[in-house]
Amino acid sequence: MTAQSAPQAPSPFASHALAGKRVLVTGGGSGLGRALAGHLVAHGADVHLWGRREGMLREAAQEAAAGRPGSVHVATVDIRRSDQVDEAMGAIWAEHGPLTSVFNNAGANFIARTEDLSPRAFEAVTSTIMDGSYFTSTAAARRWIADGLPGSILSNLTTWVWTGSAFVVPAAMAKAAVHAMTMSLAAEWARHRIRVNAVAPGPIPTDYAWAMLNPTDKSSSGATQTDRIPAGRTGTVAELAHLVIFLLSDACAYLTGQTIAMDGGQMLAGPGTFAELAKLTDADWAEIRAQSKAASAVSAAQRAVG
Ligand SMILES: CCC/C=C/C(=O)SCCNC(=O)CCNC(=O)[C@H](O)C(C)(C)COP(=O)([O-])OP(=O)([O-])OC[C@H]1O[C@@H](n2cnc3c(N)ncnc32)[C@H](O)[C@@H]1OP(=O)([O-])[O-]
Ligand SMILES: NC(=O)C1=CN([C@@H]2O[C@H](COP(=O)(O)OP(=O)(O)OC[C@H]3O[C@@H](n4cnc5c(N)ncnc54)[C@H](OP(=O)(O)O)[C@@H]3O)[C@@H](O)[C@H]2O)C=CC1
Repeated sequence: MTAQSAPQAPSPFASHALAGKRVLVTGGGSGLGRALAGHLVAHGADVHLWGRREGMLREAAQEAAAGRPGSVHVATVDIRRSDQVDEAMGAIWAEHGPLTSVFNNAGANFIARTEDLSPRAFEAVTSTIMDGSYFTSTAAARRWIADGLPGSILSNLTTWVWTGSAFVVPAAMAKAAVHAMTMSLAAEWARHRIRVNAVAPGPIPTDYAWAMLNPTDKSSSGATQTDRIPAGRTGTVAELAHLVIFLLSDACAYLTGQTIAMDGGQMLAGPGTFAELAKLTDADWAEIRAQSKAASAVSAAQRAVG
């Protein structure tokens, strides 16, 4: 397959699409969360970034707030700790006012044979993704419900919530749990005007994720390579940002409980489908047709009727 170059994707949204929104991005010091923060600010939002590395958070805030000084705030929070999450959420409410939106983006993952994982390794990944998303979502929602305010929760998942994935089993399990949380809370909290959705991007290369998921020449696999993606390329941060802006905006107040894949068709071309037959030649297809027609003919000759 020919690798396509990523298109420059100008924002289809007005620069005030998120005006008045106050968005928390967990895992905002690096990778997708960090890059996304700038797009949210450019569309009018104020942004709060959480993570465990203070230096990276400060750099990320400076970068994202370049166009609108004062629009990005940071706090060091380990989202696996419900006490830290609740305290930091309280500080946002007290010092800046209520959030309008939460983006559960922090993640933990590495490739490993499942039989080699220690209980602590399993817990390091699952507690970050599952417990962290739950603690953060509920800390915001309890305050929205008490204040009678609407809110929007969005989580950053993967297509493994539908397919599972070998060699990243704790992450696949925990992301599936957050997918279940998304559907469950959407139904429970719609009456409070709280929407709960998720995105499931295909690969968008970031430094740390690739260090964890494709650390050596031999670790290259379909999950991180472009050659199994029908679109012939990986996704871009701008494309993810546009989906996130739409879902966090007031454009779709009736949209809740959904996990939306954006993967260039990668999941649908997975091993469960015949997508890889795209490599066959005309001669290969002629041979296939001849073989299958011959088998049909044998079968037909054996029929007693019809
Ligand atoms: C298509 C792309 C989709 C993208 C998905 C993503 O999410 S990409 C997102 C990518 N971004 C991130 O992942 C960002 C956050 N990631 C992190 O902070 C770290 O990478 C972390 C996940 C290891 C957690 O760190 P921590 O400080 O909380 O924990 P710790 O260091 O104390 O280790 C705990 C246990 O894990 C064990 N263990 C560790 N590595 C391996 C290994 N390779 N093999 C086996 N085991 C390993 C370690 O030995 C220990 O067990 P032990 O020996 O005590 O029984
Ligand atoms: N890149 C990709 O192709 C895809 C990524 N995703 C998802 O996107 C999200 C971001 O991934 P990406 O940007 O690539 O990877 P990064 O490793 O750059 O981002 C993960 C972030 O999570 C933060 N984090 C981890 N543990 C905690 C914790 N306990 N408390 C607070 N913050 C924490 C990390 O910061 P710190 O270590 O400082 O705490 C880091 O900033 C993940 O959920 C990932 O699963 C989904 C599909 C594809």
